[in-house]
Amino acid sequence: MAMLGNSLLEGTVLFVSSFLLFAWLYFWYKFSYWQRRGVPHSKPTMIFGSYKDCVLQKECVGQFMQRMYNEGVGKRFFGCYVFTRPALVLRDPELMKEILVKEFNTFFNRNAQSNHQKDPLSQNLFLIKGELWRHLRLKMSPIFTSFRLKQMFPLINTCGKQLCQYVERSDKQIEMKEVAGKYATDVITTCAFGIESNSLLNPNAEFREFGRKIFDFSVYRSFEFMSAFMLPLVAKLMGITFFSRETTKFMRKTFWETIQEREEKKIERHDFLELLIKLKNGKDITNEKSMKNGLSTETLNGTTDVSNGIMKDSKPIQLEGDILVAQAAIFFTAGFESNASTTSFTLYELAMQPHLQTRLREEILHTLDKNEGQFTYEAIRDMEYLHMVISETLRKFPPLPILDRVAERDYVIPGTDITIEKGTTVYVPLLGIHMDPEVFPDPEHYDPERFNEKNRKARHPFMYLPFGEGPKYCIGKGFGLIASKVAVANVLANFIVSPCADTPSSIQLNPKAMILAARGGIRLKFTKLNR
Ligand code: HEM
Repeated sequence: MAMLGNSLLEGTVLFVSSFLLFAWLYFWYKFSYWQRRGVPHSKPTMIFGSYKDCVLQKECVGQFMQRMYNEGVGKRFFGCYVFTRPALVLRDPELMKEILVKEFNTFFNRNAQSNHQKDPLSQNLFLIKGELWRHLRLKMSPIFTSFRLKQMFPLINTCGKQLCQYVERSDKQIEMKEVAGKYATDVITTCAFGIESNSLLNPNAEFREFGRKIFDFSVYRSFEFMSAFMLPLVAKLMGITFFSRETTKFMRKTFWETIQEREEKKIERHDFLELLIKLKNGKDITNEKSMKNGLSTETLNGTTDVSNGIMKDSKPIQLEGDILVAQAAIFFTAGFESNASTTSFTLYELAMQPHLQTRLREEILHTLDKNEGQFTYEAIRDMEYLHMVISETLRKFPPLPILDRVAERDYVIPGTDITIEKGTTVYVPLLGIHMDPEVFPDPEHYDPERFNEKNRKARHPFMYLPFGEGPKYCIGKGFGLIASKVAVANVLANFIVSPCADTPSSIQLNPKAMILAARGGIRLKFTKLNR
């Protein structure tokens, strides 16, 4: 009996130690990937690699990449591990240009991918890959020209005015992210779905509820987003969805009912939906008048060229069914959270530095005086200081704080003999670059002067990329800029914004949020301006 016990014990000890040895060897091999290739890298911890603080939700994905960027100081690129998965973080702007623009045919896709069987609305421009992306991007680009934005401007400005009415009616101390979220929801639903969601007027507005659900950063939802962006295989195996069944049902119903009503009543409205209807009916919107004004939307650094040869060999596709709804859904998703984040962070920073607010208000009121008391598309677009302010917000708080691209084939980094292997993810750590004191001295300090012409020209354009770069850059850039500017201009033309007792003295980022968000929200005080 004693002998049997001893051999069982010995067997167990042998099994456990072999398992531990095997596990150790496995991790040792996996975590020596960058070392074997002579790439400077972050020292990994067991199991988690470089990713532990992000998994434990001590930092958000943007801060994780910022940490990697900072660790790699002085290097052109830096290796890290997302669990055992090796990834490369870029630091050199010329290499970013190479990968995002010149080598686009090698770095063609993002990590996150659509899963159309489980999540039909994931067949959208952000998530689809390869040829389908090419076709869709070409089809969708005309929707976002400056001509179209100008046509949509009255719809956006109406929401700006409703935002002021909302502030006036409320108790003067407002949770700004929530209110900016309502404004952004109204702007995007009126333009993308062609309906007035009335989030500002109705506390139970359905679209606002669905928006909250998509970006509800509970521990689990945060895990889903992190997996989609950092661990695509895990996301695929777990069947993670961006849009729940309930959201999909709601979006489909809203979209098709609105289209039916429009077609039956022959309603014409200058919005994204009208263009989606034209695409559905097989019309070529690239030949319309707007296209004579150029394909590209406004750019901050003038480096984006959407007419790049990559777009030219696209074959025609029929836009129908869920593919159409999916595009409206991504406009909604990508549009409202980024806009709410930009608007609320801007008003926060202006409340904390009243002299900046005064300067911006002078420009806004002067513009209104010149335009008979009304904002126009051109008036908003041409306000120089407003543009500098929003640009500075997007530096300090880029809503999407990382860009990612996956190598579709082996690629040798120019000037080295190091190969980025097929399937490796390459990250551009926007938050890290934007907060680099070598590029933006005293980076925590909010200073719109960083974006005056002289300072802007003195920087490498790839050291500021809030909208991404290359053929996959943000298609809604012009729209996003105008929507945030309209909100800020309307609010400052009517109110003085200041901190209240609950306003944080500095912003702490929410570690669970994929789109940058303040932990605990942003409460601000609004006082009616006497003019
Ligand atoms: C302040 C506002 C916004 C910011 C900062 C922002 C930022 C970004 C960034 C960083 C990307 C990734 C680009 C890349 O990988 O190179 C992106 C992609 C995208 N954005 Fe935006 N965005 C904003 C507003 C909008 C709006 C209003 C819409 C739609 C109405 C939109 C739709 C999209 C889409 C569809 C993509 C994927 C494009 C593609 O892969 O072809 N975004 N955005």
